[in-house]
Amino acid sequence: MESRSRCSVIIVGAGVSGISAAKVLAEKGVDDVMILEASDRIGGRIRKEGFGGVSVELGAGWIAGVGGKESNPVWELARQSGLRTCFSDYSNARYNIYDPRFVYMSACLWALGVLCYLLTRCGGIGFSGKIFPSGEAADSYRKAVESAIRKLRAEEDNHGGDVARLSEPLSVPKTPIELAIDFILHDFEMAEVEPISTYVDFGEREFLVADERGYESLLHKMAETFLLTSDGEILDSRLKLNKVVRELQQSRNGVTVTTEDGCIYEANYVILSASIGVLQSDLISFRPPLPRWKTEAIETCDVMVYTKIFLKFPYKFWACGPDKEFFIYAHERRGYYTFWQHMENAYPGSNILVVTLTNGESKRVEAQSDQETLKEAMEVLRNMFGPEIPNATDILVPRWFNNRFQRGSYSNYPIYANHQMVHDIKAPVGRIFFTGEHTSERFNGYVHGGYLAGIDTSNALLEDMRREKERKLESQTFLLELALTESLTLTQTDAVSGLHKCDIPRQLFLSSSKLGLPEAIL
Ligand SMILES: Cc1cc2nc3c(=O)[nH]c(=O)nc-3n(C[C@H](O)[C@H](O)[C@H](O)COP(=O)(O)OP(=O)(O)OC[C@H]3O[C@@H](n4cnc5c(N)ncnc54)[C@H](O)[C@@H]3O)c2cc1C
Repeated sequence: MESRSRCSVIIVGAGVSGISAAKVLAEKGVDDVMILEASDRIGGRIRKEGFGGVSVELGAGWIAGVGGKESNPVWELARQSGLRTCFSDYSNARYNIYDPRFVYMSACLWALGVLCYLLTRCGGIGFSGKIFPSGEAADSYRKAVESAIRKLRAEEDNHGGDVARLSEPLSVPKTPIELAIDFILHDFEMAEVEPISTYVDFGEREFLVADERGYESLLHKMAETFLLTSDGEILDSRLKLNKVVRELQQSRNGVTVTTEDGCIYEANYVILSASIGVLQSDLISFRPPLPRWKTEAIETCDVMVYTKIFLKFPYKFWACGPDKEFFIYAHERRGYYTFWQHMENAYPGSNILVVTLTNGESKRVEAQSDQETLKEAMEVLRNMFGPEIPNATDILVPRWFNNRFQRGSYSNYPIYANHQMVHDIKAPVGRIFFTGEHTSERFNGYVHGGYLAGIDTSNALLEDMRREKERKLESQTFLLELALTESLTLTQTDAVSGLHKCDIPRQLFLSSSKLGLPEAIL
């Protein structure tokens, strides 16, 4: 067990917001900072893993918001690091919608012989299943967008209340293609309230990180500027991994932090960067408890679960043209293995497919074995591409919802969220400052949101520290002046003999502490 030591600031969490917050403090000369991270690595929801011979991103994968009038700060970091990225063009996804009815046709093909199978196997010729005609897809898409816009407006007007009481009822998606488009619109394209600040400020382009060093290398690069490293490894004792913070107890003068392994740390301030999902859970307790305005704001924020499942194949059986990176499976169950991506643009020859699930489907899949998930995914792929496609040789299923240090993928403010709600989520409580992507009013949910939030929170804390210092100086000056006046009076009246001038401020302090003046003035 470590003995208690006091530092200026403890940062809880070493994701992008925690690291950017620490960097700002170090740049401003506050370097007696300690970072306590629950897991065994830095990065948080930015995390790469070796899979199928390449590096895949289990968490954030894209730098979203590029090409606009202002430059996205994360794009700038990526450029400085020479991070390899490739442009993602989602615009064609809606025209690559696979018809599930194709399964019957495939079965016939299968029965017809092995020719198709051999062609596919030998050359990866790009045998593909039946895609809905673009007219039909475009029509369904237009209808879905109109309906979505009406729904959003209605929700906004009703503050998230009952939209069922509208004069004109909203059309409910029924057919597989309508369900697929509804899913893409609501869980991807229109998951945020328009206008989306990221696109307005930084541009509408998105770049997929395709670098063996991983997205997380940007964080390592940042950490290297203020932490001791050797051969790219962080060796600085100010970063403590595997330290799960369980309690934050604050007094007027500081915060005591207790970790799961029984260690106790003390600091003047804490910056807490744990996700909104963690704040909604009971992982960290607060003494005294957080005020009601704070807990209510935290509870109001939704948590989105977003799961990218990676599948490795012995060879390609999907189409690989520039407009085919994303494709959609239309199933009668909404969100059921709907959104697919091949990784040939990022890593040519990797033979990897990614399918993205969200919310309910993510939670369902997280709760089952990877083998069951593999079986389901293969069935869907066979519905799209025919029964002859090979089995995946490997599968990777991240579990962001069941990870007690995340409890979801990112924050999603309800449509009726107002400035006050975000303000309350972000506002400090005493000596505990809050940061993380969920505290970013304009860019919540994104890496750049976390990065900018860390900078914002540290600047707010530095301002608080400056004010506290000023207050102390003022009260010291006040006490000194008081002491001098009293000393003058005492000398004049000769009331006390043998009392040195330099004793007076200390004596005054001893009695003043009872009056509630800060102890630290000594
Ligand atoms: C699957 C997925 C896909 C995404 N895709 C994108 C994308 O393409 N583009 C994009 O811009 N963004 C994306 N995001 C969002 C982006 O990853 C996050 O917004 C960002 O990384 C959040 O950073 P953060 O510092 O706020 O939080 P985190 O990264 O969660 O950092 C918080 C840290 O606190 C630690 N912690 C938690 N509890 C404790 C505790 N009790 N004690 C100590 N430490 C604790 C955690 O382990 C973690 O390391 C995605 C996220 C996910 C999960």
